[in-house]
Amino acid sequence: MTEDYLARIGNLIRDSRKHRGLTQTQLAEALGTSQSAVNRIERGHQNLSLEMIARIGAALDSEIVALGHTTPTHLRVVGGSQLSGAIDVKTSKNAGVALLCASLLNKGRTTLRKVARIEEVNRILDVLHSIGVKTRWLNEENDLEIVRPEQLDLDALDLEAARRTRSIIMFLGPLLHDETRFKLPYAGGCDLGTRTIEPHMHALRPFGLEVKATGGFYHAEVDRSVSPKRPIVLIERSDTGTENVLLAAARNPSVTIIRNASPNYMVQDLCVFLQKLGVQIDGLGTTTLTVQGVEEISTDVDYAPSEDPIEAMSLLTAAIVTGSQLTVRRAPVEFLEIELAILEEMGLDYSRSNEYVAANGFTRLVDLEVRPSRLHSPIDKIHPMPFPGLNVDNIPFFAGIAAVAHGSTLIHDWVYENRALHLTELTKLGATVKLADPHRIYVEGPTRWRAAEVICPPALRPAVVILLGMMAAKGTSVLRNVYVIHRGYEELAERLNQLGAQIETFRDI
Ligand SMILES: CC(=O)N[C@H]1[C@@H](OP(=O)(O)OP(=O)(O)OC[C@H]2O[C@@H](n3ccc(=O)[nH]c3=O)[C@H](O)[C@@H]2O)O[C@H](CO)[C@@H](O)[C@@H]1O
Ligand SMILES: C=C(OP(=O)(O)O)C(=O)O
Repeated sequence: MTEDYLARIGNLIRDSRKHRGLTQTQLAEALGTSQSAVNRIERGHQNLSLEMIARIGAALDSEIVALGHTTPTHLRVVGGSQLSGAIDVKTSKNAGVALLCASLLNKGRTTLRKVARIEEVNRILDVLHSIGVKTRWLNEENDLEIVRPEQLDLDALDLEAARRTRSIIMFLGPLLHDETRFKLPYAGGCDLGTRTIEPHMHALRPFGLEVKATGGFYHAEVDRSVSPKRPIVLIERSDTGTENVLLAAARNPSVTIIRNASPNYMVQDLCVFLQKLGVQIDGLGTTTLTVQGVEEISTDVDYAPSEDPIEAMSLLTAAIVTGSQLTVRRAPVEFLEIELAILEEMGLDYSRSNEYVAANGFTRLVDLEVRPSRLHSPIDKIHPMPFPGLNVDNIPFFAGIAAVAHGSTLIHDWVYENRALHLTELTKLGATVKLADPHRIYVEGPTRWRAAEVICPPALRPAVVILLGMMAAKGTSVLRNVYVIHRGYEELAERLNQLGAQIETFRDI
């Protein structure tokens, strides 16, 4: 069994044991083994026989392992209790995947600290492995080492893994430096309606990249005699679009000016990382970036991406919908300012600590303490804008928050065609959510939450809001098929359980 499987099985065993209210010693007694053996098993440090897995399953009255790896995972949520204590925000999915793609630029050793160990990252790792990149988790802190070979084996690219993520599109920027012809499968990710990649194509054309999208693949051809002659203007302030141009500019020996660049958190992390690789970037955090690339990068680099503002918002929402007092530590405040200002206007009682700096030496963090509050709906509609506006990925959380606030809230997600639609699933838990059109919902609060069984919508944030609603609803709810949540959150159920939630992970036989 590979270490990865052992760690996953260990996690399942630990969750299941905790859910049964057993200590490691009690489980050890039931199995006729020692507490230290159980400890090793749970940490994934012990090889397991099938017989042992069956005995553990019997002792915990739980199906630990199902045959095949496609069996979906579900959550059983006993809701209605408050959370308490403090929780640290983990590093971001979106910087994590961008930095993994960026590691392709570097012929030296890339070490990334405390990478979010989430399915989205796993899929990019699957793709990197398939083309010959060596990656290794270094420790339990989730530090990750990446070393690419001189020549990538693009013919062996893991198509199935690539198709499951949006981030594969960010291979275009790095690959155009070394390859003249290659193909990538269409990008996946959350199903939020049509998600254009035209801004990427438009912005990469000046680097000599021509892409034809046919038959499920982007067929790329690179003319390396072509180099940007004038500033590149992004036709949309796209996050991954900006990242792709940065990845193309990083090894272009002339100066690239990017206008209408996204200054969002993942872009800032990528810029700081590229600077560590020797790429000069001016304008960090603004919409005009000036990049002086370096033709060959071969540096041993060590970088710690910053905390995830979207996870911070998810945790704040967990406290708000369950009426809890909770401290969310390590929240990247610059990327939550507007969210916090709106919550304050809605009546949220909270305080923030002094600012301190994240491990990337750049991002400003605070600890936020949220207290039970009587919320009312905001006067104006809630709508996203490119940073420094309210983050579009935080919009779904406002649906959960509006559901516990008194009054009617209009939420207008002009960005994504389907995301607002997914939020109507909250009605299954008793919320009043009316779809005005595919982009706008009215949420009427407060809600008398009720437990229900719901299948995860194919979109990460709406799925998490439904989970949070289940935590607020008295009784037992079931959330089915939660891969989409694992795409973006590491051990979310386990971490919420440490705060007092009761969430059990289970699988079909
Ligand atoms: C891996 C990753 O980093 N994913 C994030 C990234 O996706 P991604 O980079 O794919 O999303 P984009 O920033 O390109 O934009 C998202 C959508 O907004 C529209 N748009 C965007 C900017 C603009 O000025 N006008 C406009 O209409 C685009 O058409 C697109 O459909 O950014 C999104 C928007 O923050 C987030 O939801 C995703 O979590
Ligand atoms: C839309 C999202 O992600 P992705 O771009 O990976 O689909 C998200 O993080 O909510």
